[in-house]
Amino acid sequence: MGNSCSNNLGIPPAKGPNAVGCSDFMMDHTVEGTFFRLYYPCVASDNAENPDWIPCKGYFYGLADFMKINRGLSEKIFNYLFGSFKIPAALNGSYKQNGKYPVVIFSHGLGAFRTLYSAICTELASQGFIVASVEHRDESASATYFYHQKPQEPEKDEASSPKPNPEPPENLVEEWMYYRSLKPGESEFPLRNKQVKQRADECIKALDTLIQINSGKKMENVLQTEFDWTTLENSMDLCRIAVMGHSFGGATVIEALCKDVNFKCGIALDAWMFPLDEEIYVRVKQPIFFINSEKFQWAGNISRMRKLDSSSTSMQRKMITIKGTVHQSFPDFTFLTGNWIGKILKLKGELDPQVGIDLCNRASLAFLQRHLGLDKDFNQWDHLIEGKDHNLIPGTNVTEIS
Ligand SMILES: CCN(CC)CCN(C[C@]12C[C@](c3ccc(C(F)(F)F)cc3)(C1)C2)C(=O)Cn1c(SCc2ccc(F)cc2)nc(=O)c2c1C=CC2
Repeated sequence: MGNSCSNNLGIPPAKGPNAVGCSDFMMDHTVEGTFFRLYYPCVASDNAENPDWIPCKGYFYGLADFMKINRGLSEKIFNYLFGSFKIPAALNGSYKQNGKYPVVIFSHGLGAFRTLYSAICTELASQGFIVASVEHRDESASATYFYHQKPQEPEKDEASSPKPNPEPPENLVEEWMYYRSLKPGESEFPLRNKQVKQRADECIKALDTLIQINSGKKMENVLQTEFDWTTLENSMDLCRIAVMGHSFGGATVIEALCKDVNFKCGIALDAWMFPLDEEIYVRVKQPIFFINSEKFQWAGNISRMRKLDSSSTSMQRKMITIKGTVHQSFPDFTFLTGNWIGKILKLKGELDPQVGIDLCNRASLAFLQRHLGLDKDFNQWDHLIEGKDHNLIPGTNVTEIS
C-alpha cells in the first residue's frame, strides 16, 4: 500500500466477500475507441501486486492544467503527495468464476479520469459486480491517452533509431488529450451538452465491448497487460446492468439511461444536471437514485432532479443527502490527505470519509439489489435508500426557490 504505512492514509480496502482484481483495457487504439479500468471478483492471492492509483505522469500534468496550477511545480507536489498510492486490488488478478455477475458502468466527473473512484468500484467488485470505469475522450477528463499509427518511416537501420522503452504497442504512437477549458466568451451549455452525449455513447461502447468479452471473443487489448480476457467468457449477467457516475458523470447516467434500455437503473452521485437537454426529463424511464453531498447542491440543480422525480411517480426515483460531505467526498482524493489539508482543499467534509463512502456504497448496493433483482443480502440497507440514518437526510437539504 502507498503512503498508508506512514500516515494511515490510503484508499480503504473493500469490505465484501470477494478479493478484487483490476485491469486496464483499450480497444481500438484511436480516440474513438473504448478505454476503461475493469474491477472484478478475483481469486485471492497473497503475492498480488497493487496497481498505481495515478497510472502515469501525464495525469499529473492534466490535473495541474485542470486546477490551473503550474505543471512543473504541481508534478512534484502531486508526485510527493499522491505518487505512491496504490489501489487495494490485485493488478491483473485471476478472475474468480462464480456464475454470472451483474455489471456496472462508471462515469467520472469533470477533470477526473478512470482511476479516481476506486473506493466505490473496488467495493462493488468485492460484493460481486463487474465494474468498468470508463475514461472519457470528450476533453472533460484531466487527461487521457490513445494511440495512432506511426507514419511509415523510410527504412532506417536499427542502430540509428533506438526503440523507446517500454516500446509502445506495435508501431503505434501514444497521444495525450488534456482537459479543454471554456474559451473566453464561449457559452458553456453547447459544449457540455455535446460532451454529455459523447460520454453516454462511450458508456454504451464500453458495455458493447463487455458484451463481446462476455461472448468469449478474442479481444485485441492495445495495452499489453498480463490479463487473459477470455477468462471472462460467460461471466456477466447481461440482464443486470446499471450505470453510475459522479457529477458530470451523474448527468452522463441520465443521458445513458435514455439512450440504452440495457441500463436497467442508474445511480447519480452529486449529479451536475446543467449539461442535460430539457426534453430528457420526460424521456428517461428507468429507476434513478440521487446520492448528494451536503455542500454541492443548489436550488436550480435540485429542481432539475425533481423534474425527473415528479414526471414519473411510478418509476422508483429516490434521493438522499449525506450530511457532512462535500463534492470531493466521492472520489478517492478524500482519503489521501490529512484532515486539515483535506478541509482547506475541500476534499473532506465534517464527516469521516470512510463513514461517508460506506453510506454511499451500502445505499447503492441496496438500490442495485432492488432494481436489478439480485438475490443477495443488500436489502439489509434498504433503510438507507429512504435516508433513515443519523448521517442522512431523505431527499435534499436545499430549500427550493419555487
Ligand atoms: C478550477 C477548476 N474549475 C473547473 C471548472 C472547478 C474545479 N472543480 C472543483 C475541484 C476539483 C478539485 C480538486 C481536485 C483534486 C485536488 C487534489 F489536490 F486533491 F488533487 C484538489 C482540488 C478542483 C475540487 C470542479 O470542477 C468540481 N467538479 C467536478 S470535480 C471531479 C474531480 C476532478 C478532479 C479530481 F482529481 C477528482 C474529482 N466534477 C464535475 O463533474 C463538476 C464539477 C463542477 C461542475 C461539474
